[in-house]
Amino acid sequence: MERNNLYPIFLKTEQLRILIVGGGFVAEEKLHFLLKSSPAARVTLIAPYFREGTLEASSGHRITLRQELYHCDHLQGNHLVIAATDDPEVNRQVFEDCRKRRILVNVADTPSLCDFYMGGIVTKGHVKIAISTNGKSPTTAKRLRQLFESILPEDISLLVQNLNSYRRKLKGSFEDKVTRMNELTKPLVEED
Ligand SMILES: C[C@@]1(CC(=O)O)C2=NC(=C\c3[nH]c(c(CCC(=O)O)c3CC(=O)O)Cc3[nH]c(c(CC(=O)O)c3CCC(=O)O)/C=C3\N/C(=C\2)[C@@H](CCC(=O)O)[C@]3(C)CC(=O)O)/[C@H]1CCC(=O)O
Ligand SMILES: NC(=O)c1ccc[n+]([C@@H]2O[C@H](COP(=O)([O-])OP(=O)(O)OC[C@H]3O[C@@H](n4cnc5c(N)ncnc54)[C@H](O)[C@@H]3O)[C@@H](O)[C@H]2O)c1
Repeated sequence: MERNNLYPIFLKTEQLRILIVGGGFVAEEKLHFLLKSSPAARVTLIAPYFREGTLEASSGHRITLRQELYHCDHLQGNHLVIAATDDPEVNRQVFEDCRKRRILVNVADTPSLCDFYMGGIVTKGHVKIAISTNGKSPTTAKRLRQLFESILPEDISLLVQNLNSYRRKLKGSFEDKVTRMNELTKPLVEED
């Protein structure tokens, strides 16, 4: 059976710069999910006009809106780029310009022009789960996100915080601490 070989990483979006090219429905949706997971993300949007919803979603966040047509100079200083215009030529140009500069690029909804995919994301305090279907079924990613949002208890983050405090109080060598932490948490995964 085929398997998903993508490697997920958790980006510190507040210390990176992300560019979204486009200001339509898809750009707004990508921005919405980005900010839902990472409210302090530093994002610039480039488009000749922006939707009312994009203006609202941007307020109170670290978002820069530039009312311009895309030019490769816009890539300067950005680490990640998402292209979401309705012009396939522009999207391909963004992809090629990023490739030349070794900037990671995602052309929304176009798996063949993506270095990375956006995932379904569940956040409960310190706990975050990212879901990918290998680009095969975004609808499944959405449904799994909704499922985990509903079944994971809100206080799952307390477990993380308590274990973090307990770990800091432990004395002994690194190995002793690892052994103690593993003993303590073993019942969480033991079947009865
Ligand atoms: C997870 C999520 C995150 C986000 O967007 O941030 C996300 N798509 C979401 C929703 C969604 N997008 C679309 C539908 C309608 C589905 C349909 O039509 O079948 C729905 C569902 C809905 O809206 O109900 C349209 C669509 N999307 C892609 C294609 C092309 C294709 O599938 O080939 C088409 C068809 C376009 C067309 O037909 O023209 C491709 C991609 N979408 C991805 C991510 C990447 C793969 C992730 C993975 O590995 O699973 C990937 C590869 C690239 C990328 O964009 O990063 C977000 C859910 C967020 C949430 O709810 O939590
Ligand atoms: N909306 C959806 O649900 C959906 C689903 C699947 C695929 N798509 C595809 O995704 C693409 C984008 O869809 P959308 O609904 O966001 O379109 P849209 O028309 O709402 O938005 C397109 C945006 O791209 C901007 N744009 C165009 N040329 C530009 C340039 N040179 N520089 C900067 N910005 C530029 C426009 O100003 C506009 O803000 C389309 O190709 C569409 O077919 C959309």
